[in-house]
This record gives sequence, C-alpha cells and structure tokens, in this order.
Amino acid sequence: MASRRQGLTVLFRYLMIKNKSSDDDVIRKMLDESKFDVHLKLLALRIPKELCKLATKLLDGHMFDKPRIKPITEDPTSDKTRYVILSEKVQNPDLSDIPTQTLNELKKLCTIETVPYSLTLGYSYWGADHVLKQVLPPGLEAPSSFETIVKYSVCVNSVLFRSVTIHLEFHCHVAHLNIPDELLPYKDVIAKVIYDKNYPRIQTVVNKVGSIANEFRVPTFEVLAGKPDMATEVKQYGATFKLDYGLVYWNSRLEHEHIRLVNKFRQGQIICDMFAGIGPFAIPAAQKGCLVYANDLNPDSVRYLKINADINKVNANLRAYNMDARIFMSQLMAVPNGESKDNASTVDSSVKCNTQENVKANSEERNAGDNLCSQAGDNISSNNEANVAATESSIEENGSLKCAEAHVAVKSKGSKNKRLKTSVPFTDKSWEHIDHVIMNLPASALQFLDVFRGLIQRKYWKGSLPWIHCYCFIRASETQESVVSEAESLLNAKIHEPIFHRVRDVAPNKAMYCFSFQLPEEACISDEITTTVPCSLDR
Ligand SMILES: C[S@@+](CC[C@H](N)C(=O)[O-])C[C@H]1O[C@@H](n2cnc3c(N)ncnc32)[C@H](O)[C@@H]1O
Repeated sequence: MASRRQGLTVLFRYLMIKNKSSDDDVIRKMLDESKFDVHLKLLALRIPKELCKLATKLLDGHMFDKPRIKPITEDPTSDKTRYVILSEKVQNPDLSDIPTQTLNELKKLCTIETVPYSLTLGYSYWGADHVLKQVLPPGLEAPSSFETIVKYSVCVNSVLFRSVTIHLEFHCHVAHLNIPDELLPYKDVIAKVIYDKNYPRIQTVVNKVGSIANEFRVPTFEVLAGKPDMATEVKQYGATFKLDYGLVYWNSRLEHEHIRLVNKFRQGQIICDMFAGIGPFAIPAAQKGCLVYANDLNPDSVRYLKINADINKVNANLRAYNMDARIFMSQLMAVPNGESKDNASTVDSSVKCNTQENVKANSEERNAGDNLCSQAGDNISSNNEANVAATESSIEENGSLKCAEAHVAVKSKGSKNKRLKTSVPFTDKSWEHIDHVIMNLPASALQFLDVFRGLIQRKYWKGSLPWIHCYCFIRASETQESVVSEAESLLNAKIHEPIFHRVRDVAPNKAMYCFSFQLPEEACISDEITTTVPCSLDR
C-alpha cells in the first residue's frame, strides 16, 4: 500500500514537472526573442570624433531618436571618427531629406561621408506593453493606457487591455498582479514579461487568486515568476512597514485614508486600533506622539506590527495585542477589581516629557496598582538611540496577550527619531479615557459596534467620550441612513451628527466609507451603576 502511494506521488510529481516544463515551452515559444526583432536600415554620417558635439547641435531633429539608443556610436573602422545615426526619415543617401542650410554648415565643419547603418531592436529593447501587444491574441493585446504612479517604493500601474484592466502594484521586489479572468490563460506569459522587463528591481511576480474569504483578510497569491518570497518592505508617509504578503493584510490604496485619519489625532491623545493589521494607522499615530493600543487577531500581523513599531522607533508609544477585537475592547475598558473613583489615578493623559523619574514613578504606580503589565516577556529590542527599553508582548496559553510594555528614558542627544517629538508614558488606565477608536474591517466592523453598549462606565471616565471611526461598505441599494440606523440599534443609542467620508470605490456599485461619530452618552453605563470585573488584559 505504502509503495503504491509512493508510486502515485512520484507519478504526480512527474506530471507536475512535465506540466511545468510544457508550460515553460509554451512561454518560451510565445516569447521567442527573434519574433520581436525589428530590423532598421538607416544612414549614418562618419564625423571626426572631436566634431561630434558641434555636428549634433547642427543635426538636431535629424538624428535617430528612440529611448535608450544613443545616436552617436563607435565607428568600427576607426577610433578617430564616430557615426552619427540619422533619423528613419532620412532615407536618401544624398541627404536631400536634410535642409540645405544645415548641410552647408555641416560641410564647413568637415567632409561629410554617408554610410549605411543597420540596427536591430530586439526583445531586450522593447517595453512590457510592446511585447504583450505582440504575444496576446487580438482584442486583448493592446494596452491603451499604461499609467504609472510612483510613491516611495510603491508603484502602481494600471494596464488597460481595451476593456480589461490588470492592476499591477510594485512593492519593493514584489510585483503584485490582479489578472482578470479574460487574461488568465496568458498569466504566465504576462508575468514573465513583467519580470523580464523589471528585473532586478522586481524579483517576484504574484497574482491574486480568488476573492478574500478568510478572517485575516489575507489574499491568496500564486507566484508566477521569480523567487517565491513575498516578504517585503513598503513606505507610507515616512513610516517603514515590513510585511509578508502571503501572511498579512496590506493595501497600498489605503495610504491616503491612513494619513487622513491620523491627521485628525493630536499629540498625546489615546488611540485604540481594534483591527490594526501591521500598523498603518497605529505606527504613524505613535510617531505623532499618540499613545496607541493596537490589536489584531492575526498573530502574523501582530508579529509584523511589533517589528514595525521597532523599526520606526515607536515602541514606547504603542502596545500590541493579539485577540478578537470584541474581547480586546471589553478587557481594555474593564475597570479592574479594587478600582474606585476615589483611588483612581489622576494621571493626566495630556502630553508629558518622559524623564527617568516619571518612568520610575510610573513603574512604581504600576507595581503598587492593579497588576497591570506585571508580566513582561523577552526584550523586543534595546534601542540605544532612543534609549528605549521595551519588553515584548507574549501570548498566554488562554489566548490573551501580555502587553508590550515599554519604558522610555530621556532621549539621548542627537537621536535620529525626529518625528517622535515627545515620549509619553502610558497612563495604564484605559477605562478612564480614550480619544479615538479605529475599526478598519469594512466587511463587518459595523457588527462589532455592540461591544460599546455599556462598555464605558461614566463614573470612571474622564473627559469627552471617544470618537469611533468605523469603516464599512455601502452598496448602491443601501444608504448612509441605513448604516446609522443599524449602528444605533447595535449601540442602543442615538448617534448625533454622524460623518461619512467616502474612502474609495471598491466595485461599480460598492464604496468603502469611514463612518465617524462620537460615542453617545446613552451607550455608556451611568454613574449610579458600577461594575468592576477581574481584568485579564495587561495594559
Ligand atoms: C481590513 S484589515 C485592516 C488592517 C489595517 N488596519 C489597515 O488599515 O491596513 C482588517 C484586519 O482585521 C483583522 N481581524 C479580522 N477579524 C478580526 C477580529 N475578530 N478581531 C481582531 N482583528 C481582526 C485582520 O487580521 C486584518 O488584519
């Protein structure tokens, strides 16, 4: 039985290899380089080397003019002379296509000698659009637009094949395609051309497969060309993000939205990101000097979130958690046993410059207090520049996460971290105040709003109630009013002055919105009722 299974495995592998090699053959045939050769019969002028500059000025507009081809080239017969390659429009050896005045001025410089010049433009010369036009069947072949937007290391191209668009994004070494069904039979050849034409900058070409169905919102990719490595690094508004496309959610098209929202936060404010991913809201907010509680259910996202906090030097302002958003919020807002209005700390959440003293005071307060962050894991890093000593979050067996506790000492002179103007200690009393809550899980964030029902205890809360920024999709058949009404019934409270910001169209009849509102008073537990619960979330 075992040997039969082994035999089948070998046969399967053989078929896979055979299939792969026959695919390779098809691509090789389609991209047979000789197919792309364009032979040009041109004329060139043999000119003394030292006169090339002057001759070039005189012949402006009559020389060969194609990208990446120099019109002045070696003369294979002598190193004292050069060839000036003439435009394809100059066809007569008597040079009658060039104005007489220009020729006379040239003749004053030197004797003019005309020679035939052959030039072949091959596969390596042509761009991806030209090559694809040659290889794809009529109707799908011609890119009618090839738009490139380059921002930092991210480059987004839309290749429009008549009515068919391939979305193409370059993230460092990964080219990320979204090949429409019509072009799927040609996916390998398209990938090979994009790889060839962008190598070595691009080393991996992947295509998104199917729609995203998993809860971590991670698309499935197939590697079509190059090495199977999807770990990369992108930059957004000065922050660096490491990520692995195969493991975490990332969407470069949300860059403006990330920064739009973060622009609304002020230094020293407390931010809670319920679906933080690898940190595109959380890291810039922490860079701005906000205190950020960032959570995600995907352990790989949280791993990268911590790496990104580290490389952007914001460990001190960010705590990472790995749990379901509903549990995270409940635990973050739960007033621990023994806490009461009278002994609740009056730690001011406004911006303070951190000093060795207040770090010490803070840590004493923590030790004496509610066992918050009492268990610290291994060191994430020891950052000399910012003098940050951070302790890594660790996932407990029961799934709750020990916080990434970070103590910031006085910043050393000459610290390169210009963006983090002030280091702010965490108050460790998240049930007392949070300024903004971010909920970017558009397909279902709205359904999580019920977590806010009776979540905040007014007795302990200080200052104004938090702003909730809940992302959602609105279809043509739905209205903003229907979204508000669903939110109100989940909160069991009336929402005053909701704000809708259209983020982007995701389909012809579907748009992504940011629905912002201030948590209504009625959604909170009033002063009379007091609930304290055992708290298992380390803050
Ligand atoms: C649309 S992504 C947004 C990520 C990030 N905020 C951004 O803007 O790129 C949604 C994130 O929510 C996480 N997620 C999904 N369900 C969750 C849940 N129940 N609790 C916490 N996080 C969840 C996913 O792993 C994913 O990283």
